[in-house]
Amino acid sequence: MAEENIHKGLAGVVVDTTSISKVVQETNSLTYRGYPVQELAASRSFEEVAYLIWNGELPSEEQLREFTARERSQRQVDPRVIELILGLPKDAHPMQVLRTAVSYLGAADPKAEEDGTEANQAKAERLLAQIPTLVAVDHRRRHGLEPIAPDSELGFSANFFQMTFGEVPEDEVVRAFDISMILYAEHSFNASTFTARVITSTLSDLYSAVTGAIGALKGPLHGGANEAVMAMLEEVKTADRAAEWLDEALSSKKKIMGFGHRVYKNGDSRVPTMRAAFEKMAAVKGADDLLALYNAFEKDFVDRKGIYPNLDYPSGPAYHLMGFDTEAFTPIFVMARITGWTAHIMEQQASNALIRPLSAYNGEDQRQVPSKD
Ligand SMILES: CC(=O)SCCNC(=O)CCNC(=O)[C@H](O)C(C)(C)COP(=O)(O)OP(=O)(O)OC[C@H]1O[C@@H](n2cnc3c(N)ncnc32)[C@H](O)[C@@H]1OP(=O)(O)O
Ligand SMILES: O=C([O-])CC(=O)C(=O)O
Repeated sequence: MAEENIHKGLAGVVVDTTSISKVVQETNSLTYRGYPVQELAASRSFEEVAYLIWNGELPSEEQLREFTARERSQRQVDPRVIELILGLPKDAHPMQVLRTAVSYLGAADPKAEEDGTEANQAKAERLLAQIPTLVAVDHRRRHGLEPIAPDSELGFSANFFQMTFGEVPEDEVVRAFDISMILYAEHSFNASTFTARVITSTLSDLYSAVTGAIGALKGPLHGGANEAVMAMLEEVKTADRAAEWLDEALSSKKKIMGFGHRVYKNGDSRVPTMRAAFEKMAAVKGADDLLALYNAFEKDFVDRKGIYPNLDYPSGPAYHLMGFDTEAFTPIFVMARITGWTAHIMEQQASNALIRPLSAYNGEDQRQVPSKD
């Protein structure tokens, strides 16, 4: 096979159709089922957007009432999975904990192997309801605290704060978090979603596909970047050190976390909305220094390289100001992306073809196994 026919990293390759979301590089836009994501973030809740992603239409009032009632009633997790989390090494990364816990939920679900849209929709809704509980249990365990039971009186985002910190913060904080959930919910054939589709294409089950997707999201070139952004900003420390830090990082060919994207080359469609949410957090928390560092670092890097921030750049420091541990940022991403992943799993199942690309061999020519005597 000629070198020019090899698409390393599948860059530029269109592998299938999807009706879930559209990422348009040229116009720097993202739509979920046809609706611009920034319009959804401005006026809708994450629950409404989850419903839209799965069902193709926004819910009526009654559909939303039924949907949120189902979500609220399923937040409690099997006590055995809490035992499992409490027994894991204390320094296990929260993404490892979550990957293990979701895999366990699959092993414990007697209907794990049932497929078809109805069965998978029920599993997807349960994961949407239960993943926040798992993330909150792990947060509290790392802090030596007892789990807090979910509160069915609270919405998705407020309940997550309650289970994590034992209190619900100001409305602006809950709303900024909800907006981040909307922006993180879905993004076409990104690496973790594609992983889920590959696993589904072998006719494996939904839990296996989600477990694999969590593994793919964990890497710093994908979802793990929101954690890496915060670690980087903490290393740079102050706005006046940004230039010097970048000189050093770029001369040693470091990738700058939270910048660049495989599809968007002129900026990520979600960044203006998330940046506004981060600015709001900085105002609520009085974090002018972090905002100054954020702005100085971005300006300097964009001026030098013409590479723009992706969603992980504003979401990392926003989650930090909301009080979350850095290592919990990517599990929080999972809480949102479970909607997109499972929508893609169902779409793949409905029109399946085994995903199995070719490779060009560049190893030894065929040769004879030497005789032993
Ligand atoms: C939610 C998400 O998953 S968004 C992505 C989150 N990931 C990150 O923020 C990690 C940092 N970013 C990156 O590593 C990359 O931009 C990726 C992996 C996201 C996209 O990479 P690709 O589409 O493969 O772009 P590619 O690596 O070809 O980049 C083109 C050029 O820009 C450079 N570049 C791209 N991103 C960066 C970056 N963040 N820092 C420094 N240089 C960069 C590359 O080194 C390359 O330079 P070269 O042509 O001199 O070799
Ligand atoms: O689309 C991608 O490659 C990565 C991304 O931004 C996402 O998954 O949200």
